[in-house]
Amino acid sequence: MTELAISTRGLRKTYRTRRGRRVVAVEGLDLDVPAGGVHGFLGPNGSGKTTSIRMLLGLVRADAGTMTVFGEPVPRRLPAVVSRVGAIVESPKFFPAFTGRKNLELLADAIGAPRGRVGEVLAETSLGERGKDKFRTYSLGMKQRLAIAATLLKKPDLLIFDEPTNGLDPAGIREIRETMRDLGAQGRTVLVSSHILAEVEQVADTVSIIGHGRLLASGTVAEVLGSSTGTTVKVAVDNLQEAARILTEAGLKVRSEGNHLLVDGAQEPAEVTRRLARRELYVSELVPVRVDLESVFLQLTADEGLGGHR
Ligand SMILES: Nc1ncnc2c1ncn2[C@@H]1O[C@H](COP(=O)(O)OP(=O)(O)OP(=O)(O)O)[C@@H](O)[C@H]1O
Repeated sequence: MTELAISTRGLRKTYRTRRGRRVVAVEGLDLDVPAGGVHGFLGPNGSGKTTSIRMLLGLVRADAGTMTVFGEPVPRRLPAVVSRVGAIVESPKFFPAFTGRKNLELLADAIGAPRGRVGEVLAETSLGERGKDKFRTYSLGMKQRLAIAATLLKKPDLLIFDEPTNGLDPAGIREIRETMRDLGAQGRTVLVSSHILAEVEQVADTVSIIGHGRLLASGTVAEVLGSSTGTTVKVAVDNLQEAARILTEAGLKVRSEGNHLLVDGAQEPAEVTRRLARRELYVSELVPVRVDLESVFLQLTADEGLGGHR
């Protein structure tokens, strides 16, 4: 069996608002995060990602359910695993007038990490030479990478990022994405929460999708994408109506979109061409439509009546 970095069963958390209203933030969450690689923890705003992470870190008490981190039940055994976990939930305060390196050296001293580690973590986050520059000259992406470097000082096996690219520009987003990918490739476990699915799709090895505090889907990115409708192809043909009738008769799902048909459920794209050619309809364009996490997510939440936002 694959080793699990994180596992939760029946995790539940209800908040009471100041007006006394009950808000169910997490509702029976079963989450498994395999050790090693990047795991995307995906869900719309307010779906319970931050609350789940806070429960795992012992910052919020669960109402019900069990959790383990590297096999240790938490929060009871948190002291035994806490040194293996680094969380970048909020950026640490750095001194603007000091260099990135100096800031990390001060932190290393504070937590008892060897100073030699500073050069290593600067390299791991591709800050390298920029470590000699003052913190206040850094771009947002570099500031965020310095926060990651600070977390790496104690060599954590599990890194937790809560919406790490919030507020970053496209270049900053790419920098953080590459850093996460490198960390996962080194054998560390990276848990990254996000509501931006396209962003996570490019780095995650495995994903869990949640909605309203419940698990909706999980597995490798390919498995989650594959669990959707199957092949979808966009077809252009002279007689759209006749083509739609033929394909529907053959048991395929057909929708029209402008001058095209969107056809779901074919074994392979060529099946569509074959069925139409047999009836003397010739396809002028046939394009497989790429399924992405965003569309799987919308489909899952629509099935649950959850909607993307609330
Ligand atoms: N301290 C709190 N008191 C009351 N309600 C809360 C509290 N913290 C979170 N909630 C509510 O719990 C639900 C889940 O919130 P949570 O922050 O865990 O979701 P999230 O998926 O991390 O969303 P986001 O990406 O917006 O942070 C939301 O409805 C939120 O309003």
